[in-house]
Amino acid sequence: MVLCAVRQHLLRGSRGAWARFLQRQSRGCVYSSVHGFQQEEIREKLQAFPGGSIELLTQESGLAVLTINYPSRMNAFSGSMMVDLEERVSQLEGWTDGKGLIVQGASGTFCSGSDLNAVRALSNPQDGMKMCMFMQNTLTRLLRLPMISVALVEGRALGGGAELTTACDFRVMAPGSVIQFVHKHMGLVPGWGGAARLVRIVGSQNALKLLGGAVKVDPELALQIGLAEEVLQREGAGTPLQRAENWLSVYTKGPAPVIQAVKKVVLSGRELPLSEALRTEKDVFGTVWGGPANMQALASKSKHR
Ligand SMILES: CCCC(=O)SCCNC(=O)CCNC(=O)[C@H](O)C(C)(C)COP(=O)(O)OP(=O)(O)OC[C@H]1O[C@@H](n2cnc3c(N)ncnc32)[C@H](O)[C@@H]1OP(=O)(O)O
Repeated sequence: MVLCAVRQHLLRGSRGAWARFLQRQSRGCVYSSVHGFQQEEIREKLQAFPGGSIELLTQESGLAVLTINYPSRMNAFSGSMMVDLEERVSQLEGWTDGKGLIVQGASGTFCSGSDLNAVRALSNPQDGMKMCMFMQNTLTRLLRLPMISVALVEGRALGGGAELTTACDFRVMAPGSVIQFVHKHMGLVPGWGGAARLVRIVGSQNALKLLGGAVKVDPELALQIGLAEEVLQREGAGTPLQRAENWLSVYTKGPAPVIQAVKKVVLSGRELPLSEALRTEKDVFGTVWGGPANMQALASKSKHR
């Protein structure tokens, strides 16, 4: 809550339209102390389950790569990795040059969900709720970053790993990869916001099938239902990461303020009632109208043939 309040204060001062949008959206967080959520308390609890890491690499090009890194457990999320992820998202929120983000798993597989050892230790209802609220806040902030994000799915994205893919704007899949909401087999439903986001991506009928059947979604099915945007070719130049970067670069080419504005207007359209989305669009428009990129384009009398 304290962190959210600080973020709200900073945003209010520095980034007009975006700050107002996030304020309307509960400062980017879904839960605060009003909901009985005490961020510091759950952070401490999660830190008691260490292992693995979340690595963030930012490049001068405006592209960042976030890597889920715990190969010995198929990149499952330990407690400390949940805390790490929250910290990396905070870093990205403060990255003014950011345009694109790729979320990937280390060593050729995406993420096998939450670390079952931590899950067993946190299996009482109170701790489960706190972990759920913590991850929902973090993944909501990840999706709301003012940059275009893509999950690069290699190997398996299971349970919470499947949920993580839905916290990106797009998903691109490597041949042979699988996204599977295995929650039903675990006697669960998604709790990191994955169900709500999945419905918005593939519609309620498809979401019901994927969750109710714990369906193994291969690249072909993912393309068909709109869960994935692209399947990387089996043979092609470069690593899967380089190919995902190439795919993303089509959408992130251009000055950072313009790309960030594109994401902001789409996000407000996706999340807000129409009148509010229109007002936010007007505010964001005001940040690029007459700006350097706009003036340069006008001066060059560009044609769009
Ligand atoms: C709200 C969140 C809900 C959730 O995310 S619940 C968690 C859902 N995820 C799961 O249930 C995944 C369980 N794991 C599996 O099904 C399989 O391990 C998996 C990922 C298909 C890989 O199978 P294999 O290729 O045969 O490899 P393997 O089973 O020998 O695994 C290698 C090592 O990784 C470990 N591992 C995999 N997923 C894990 C997890 N989620 N938590 C903790 N440890 C996990 C696995 O125990 C094994 O470790 P070890 O070598 O036996 O020490």
